[in-house]
Amino acid sequence: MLNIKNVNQYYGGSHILRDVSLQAHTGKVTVILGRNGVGKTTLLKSLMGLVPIKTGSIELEGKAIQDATPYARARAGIGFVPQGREIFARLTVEENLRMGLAYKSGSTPIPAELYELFPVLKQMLHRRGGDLSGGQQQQLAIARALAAKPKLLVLDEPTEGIQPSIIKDIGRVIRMLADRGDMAIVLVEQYYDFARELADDYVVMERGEVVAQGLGKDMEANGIRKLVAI
Ligand SMILES: Nc1ncnc2c1ncn2[C@@H]1O[C@H](COP(=O)(O)OP(=O)(O)OP(=O)(O)O)[C@@H](O)[C@H]1O
Repeated sequence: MLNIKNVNQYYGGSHILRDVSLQAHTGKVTVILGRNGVGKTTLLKSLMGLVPIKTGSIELEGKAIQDATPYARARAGIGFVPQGREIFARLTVEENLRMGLAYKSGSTPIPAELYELFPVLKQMLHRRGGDLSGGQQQQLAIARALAAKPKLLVLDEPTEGIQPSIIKDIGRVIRMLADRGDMAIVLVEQYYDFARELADDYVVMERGEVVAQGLGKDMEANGIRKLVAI
């Protein structure tokens, strides 16, 4: 579904991503693990077209998208939940959700399903995004990314700074979305137990390179916890 091949990326003279290759499949959660600063966020930004790559290719359903604008990638079916959530603090919950539909026609309704996934958003529809708790903002960021019904959902550390009960809710939603079978999920995560629980496939990065990958069920046996322990 998603095929990233030999991607190299630089910030100025610093070589940040080194020949990174990975795949993600519909109906599966692919977890990308790694310590701080190994290039996980840069990889996601490269996938979204927010930073340019120097060499390599990114294919979505067999189509090369590495030269497309972020806008075109969203249209092609990628939903992005950025690190730090990036909620519009002065807009209401409803307006934030509408931003997820910005490239569709003005009359496209917000899918009712989002309120089933995250009931708290329905209660808070007219509150400003900035007034929500961190966990609620994270749920809003995920719902915003889902509003346009993506084929690939990309999440950058959704558990960062979130209380355990909401982490559980978010984990349940991610599992359910993958199991539905119409979406691939790429999850960047530093919280090993959460990653292990959700991973169908895993990829470990170190210093801009992929150093290990395999099936989620083998993570423990393959000693991945040690590789990513902070
Ligand atoms: N805009 C930038 N300009 C220059 N260097 C950058 C920039 N953004 C990130 N870097 C550097 O690139 C490297 C990879 O950063 P990146 O944020 O992708 O790592 P990460 O694995 O996502 O870490 P974290 O978990 O802390 O977000 C780091 O050494 C970082 O300092």
